[in-house]
Amino acid sequence: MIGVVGAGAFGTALAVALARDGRGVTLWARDTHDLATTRRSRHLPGVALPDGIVVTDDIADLTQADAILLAVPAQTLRKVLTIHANTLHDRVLVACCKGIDLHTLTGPVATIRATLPDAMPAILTGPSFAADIARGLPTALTLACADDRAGMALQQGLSTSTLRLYRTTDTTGAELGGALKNVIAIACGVAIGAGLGDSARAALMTRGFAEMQRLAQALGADPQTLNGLSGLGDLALTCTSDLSRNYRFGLARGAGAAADPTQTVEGAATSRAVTLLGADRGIDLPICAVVAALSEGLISVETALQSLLARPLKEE
Ligand SMILES: NC(=O)C1=CN([C@@H]2O[C@H](COP(=O)(O)OP(=O)(O)OC[C@H]3O[C@@H](n4cnc5c(N)ncnc54)[C@H](O)[C@@H]3O)[C@@H](O)[C@H]2O)C=CC1
Ligand SMILES: O=C(CO)COP(=O)(O)O
Repeated sequence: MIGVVGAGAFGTALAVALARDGRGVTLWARDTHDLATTRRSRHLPGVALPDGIVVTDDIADLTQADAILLAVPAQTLRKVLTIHANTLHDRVLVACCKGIDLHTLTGPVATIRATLPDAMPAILTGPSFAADIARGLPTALTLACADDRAGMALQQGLSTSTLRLYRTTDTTGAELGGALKNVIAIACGVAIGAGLGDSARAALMTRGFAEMQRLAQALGADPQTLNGLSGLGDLALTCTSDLSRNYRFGLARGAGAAADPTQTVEGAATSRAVTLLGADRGIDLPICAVVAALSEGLISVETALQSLLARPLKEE
């Protein structure tokens, strides 16, 4: 049985995909509302939960799980691990979140390692919208686990006919790719929302990718990982699709409109975390810094755009 912690858009979509493929899934939510009775999630309109999913609000029901997917926002992961340490402390835990903890400046795998040292941590990341996964559309993801044997077992256990998992042992690269692309997607949304056009977006994606590579290498990632699904792949998806909440957040800000406060927008807090990480290591991350200042309300959209456009001329 596979356990899923968090019945938001992504946790529910993964549960649906796995159950459709015949896996037994127990989906834990801190409050199941009417999910258990209606078998419909407000996050995934038009999708019914397959019979193979058991919905519970008792996390002890995950005690027998072969692996537990953690599909909560990155800024709440540490709290969830701490509160439910009794159930989660010695389990195979697959982080499904994309962000850097603003207080510890660690990614999801490092957060699991620091909080529950007896657990086997892994991360599932890459270009994949919950809505696509839940509809059974083809998706390719990165599964990163430092222990290659455990990674192989997870790759087998979590792949389905529509969910294709590629394996790596580079957890640092995988978690940074997923976290950083959200920041660049906000910047791209701002540019498009402000009417700067597709050429400006392509420039931001390219220069943003260079920032992703710089920080990831400084933190010990394999550059090849960033060239794969969890870096370049997810950057391409998130910076160009209206389905992305990070991109839509930027679009709204760029157009001078209010962003939807009910949405999970990981790139906002993560932009601040990576700017701190970069400053600590003397790494130049100008796009991340502008997104951080904008997210914190320290600068206006006009100032943000000027900062992005007024970079000194230098070698590529
Ligand atoms: N939605 C998507 O298309 C994708 C999302 N992700 C990642 O998945 C993670 C979760 O995102 P979504 O599911 O989309 O967000 P969401 O906002 O739809 O759901 C988040 C869920 O976490 C739960 N939660 C929050 N704090 C909690 C706590 N302290 N204890 C227990 N549960 C808590 C909420 O009740 C909610 O059910 C994010 O890091 C996101 O980047 C990754 C790939 C695709
Ligand atoms: O990570 C995602 C797609 O890979 C989802 O992006 P958003 O969180 O911006 O919606």
